[in-house]
Amino acid sequence: MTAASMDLDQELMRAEVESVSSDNTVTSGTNGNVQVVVRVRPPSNREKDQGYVKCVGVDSGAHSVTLNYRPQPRTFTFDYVADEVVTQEDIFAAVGKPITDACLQGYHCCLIAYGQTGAGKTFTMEGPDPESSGNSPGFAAQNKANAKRHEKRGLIPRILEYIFQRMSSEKMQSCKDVEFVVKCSYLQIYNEQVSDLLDPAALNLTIHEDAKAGMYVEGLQEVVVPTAEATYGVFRRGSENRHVGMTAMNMESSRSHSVFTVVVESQRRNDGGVMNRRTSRFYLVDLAGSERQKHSESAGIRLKEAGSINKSLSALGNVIKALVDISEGKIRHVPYRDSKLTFLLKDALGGNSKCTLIANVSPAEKNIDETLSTLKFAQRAKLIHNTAIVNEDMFGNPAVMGEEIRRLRLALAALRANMGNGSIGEQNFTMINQENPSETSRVSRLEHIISQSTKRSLEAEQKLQRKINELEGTVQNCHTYIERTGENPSDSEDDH
Ligand SMILES: Nc1ncnc2c1ncn2[C@@H]1O[C@H](COP(=O)(O)OP(=O)(O)OP(=O)(O)O)[C@@H](O)[C@H]1O
Repeated sequence: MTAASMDLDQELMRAEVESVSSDNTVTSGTNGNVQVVVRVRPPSNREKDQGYVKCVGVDSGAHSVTLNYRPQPRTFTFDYVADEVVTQEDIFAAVGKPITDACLQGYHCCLIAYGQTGAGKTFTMEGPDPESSGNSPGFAAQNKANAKRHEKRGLIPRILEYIFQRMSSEKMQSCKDVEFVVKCSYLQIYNEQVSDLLDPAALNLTIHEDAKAGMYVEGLQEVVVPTAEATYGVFRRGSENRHVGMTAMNMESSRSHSVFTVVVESQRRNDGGVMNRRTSRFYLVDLAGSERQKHSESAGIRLKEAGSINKSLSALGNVIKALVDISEGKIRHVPYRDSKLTFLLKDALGGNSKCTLIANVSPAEKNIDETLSTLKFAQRAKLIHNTAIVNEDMFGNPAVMGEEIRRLRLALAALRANMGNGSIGEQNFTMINQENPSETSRVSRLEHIISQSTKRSLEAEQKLQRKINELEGTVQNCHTYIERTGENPSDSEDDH
C-alpha cells in the first residue's frame, strides 16, 4: 500500500469514526444538516434583582429544551443542549472540537452565535470581556486571576489553540512532507456596510462571488499568522477596533454582526511525489442581537441600526425558510442577495460548508417571547441541508498521478462491490445512501478525489503534449533550414 493510499484510508476511517461519535458531541459527518445547539445562560444579577422566574428547562439526555409557555409548554429538540452549569470547556468539547476537526480535514466550516442581546453570544464565542479583568490574551494562565479567566475563555481562543496544536502534532508525527499556512481576517457588518476590523480605514467593502473560491470580500486584509497566540492577538486587535467604532458611533456590541475568518491551507507530499493541497475556511460569526426592534422608540442612528438589523436578520430567516423548502423538495429561489450577511454566508447556509448554529437564550421569564422566537428560528435552521466537500487539489508528475488514479479507481470499484452493487444507478445510490451512509460517504469522497485528480492529470498531460508539439515544431524547422541552406542553424549562430 502506498503512503498516499494509507493517508486516504486513515482519513476515511477518521471521517467514519466522527460520524458515529458519542451522544454528547455535535458530530461532523461527511454531509448533512446544519447542527443546532442551544445554550441557556445562568440568570444575571439584574434578572435576579427584578424578581427572577425561571422559564426554561433542559433535558440534556433527550437533547431537549422546554419553555414554560402559557397556556401550553413548548418542547424543542436539538443536536445538543447546554444548561447553565455547562462549562466553556464542555461547549468546546461538544461543539468546537468536532467542527474544528472538520476544518482541519479540508471542509469549509461556519460557527454562528445567534440570540437576543445579553443572551451569551459573545461569552460563548470569546469568553468574558478581557477589559473587565485586565488585558489577558486568554492563553497563559500565569496567576490565579488569570487561571479563572483562562477557564472561562470561549470557543474562539480554544479553537485557535486546537488548530495549531493539531498542526504541530501532525508535523511532528508525520514522516512525509507537510506544510501549513494559516491566515485570518476580521470584518463587521454594520448598517448594511462591510468594514475591515483590521484596517479601520477600509469601509463599505464589496462582497463578490467566485466560482472556485466562493464568497470573498474585496480589499479585506488577510494576515498570515504563525501561532495561536498571534492569531488571537489579531482577533483582539480587531475586537478593540470594533469597540472604538462603537463608542464613536455610540452603538452597542449587539448592533453589528462580526465575522472572524480563519483560513487553513495544507500541502502534503506523499512518497510518490503527488501533492495534496487543501484549503478550508472557518467563519466564526457573532450576530447582532435578534430581539425585535421597537421602531416607535427608535430615532436617528438607532432607527437606522434597527432597520439594518431587522433587514439582515429577517433576510437570514427568509434564506433559511427557502432552504428548508428546498430540502423538502420544493423549488425555491434563495434570496441570498437580500442582505450583506446572507450573501457573505451563502456557502455556509445550504452550500459547501459545515455549519453549526449556537442559539443562546436567557432563562428568565421576562424574556420568554424572545426565547421562543430564538428557539423557533433554531428549529428551522436544523432542517437546512448542506453538501460539504473536502476542498482539495492533487497535482504532480502525470505518470505518478495516473498510477494514483488507477489505485483510486480500484479502491472505488472495491467499495462498490462491497456494497453488493457493481454499477450504482441514481436510485440504487439513494437507497444505499439510506442503508449505509458511511460506505456511501467513502464512495463520494473517492469520486471527488478521482475527479479532481483526473482534472489535474489531464491538465498536466495537455501541458506536456503542448511542450512536445512545440519541440517537434522546432526540430522540423531545423530540418527545413538545413535542407534549404545546407547549414546547421546552431553552427551559424556560433559564428556570430
Ligand atoms: N454561560 C454563561 N455563564 C456565565 N455568564 C454568562 C454566560 N453567558 C453569558 N454570561 C454573561 O452574561 C452577560 C451577557 O453575555 P454576552 O455579552 O455574551 O451576551 P451577548 O448575547 O453577546 O450580548 P450582545 O448581543 O449585547 O453582544 C455577560 O456579562 C456574560 O459574561
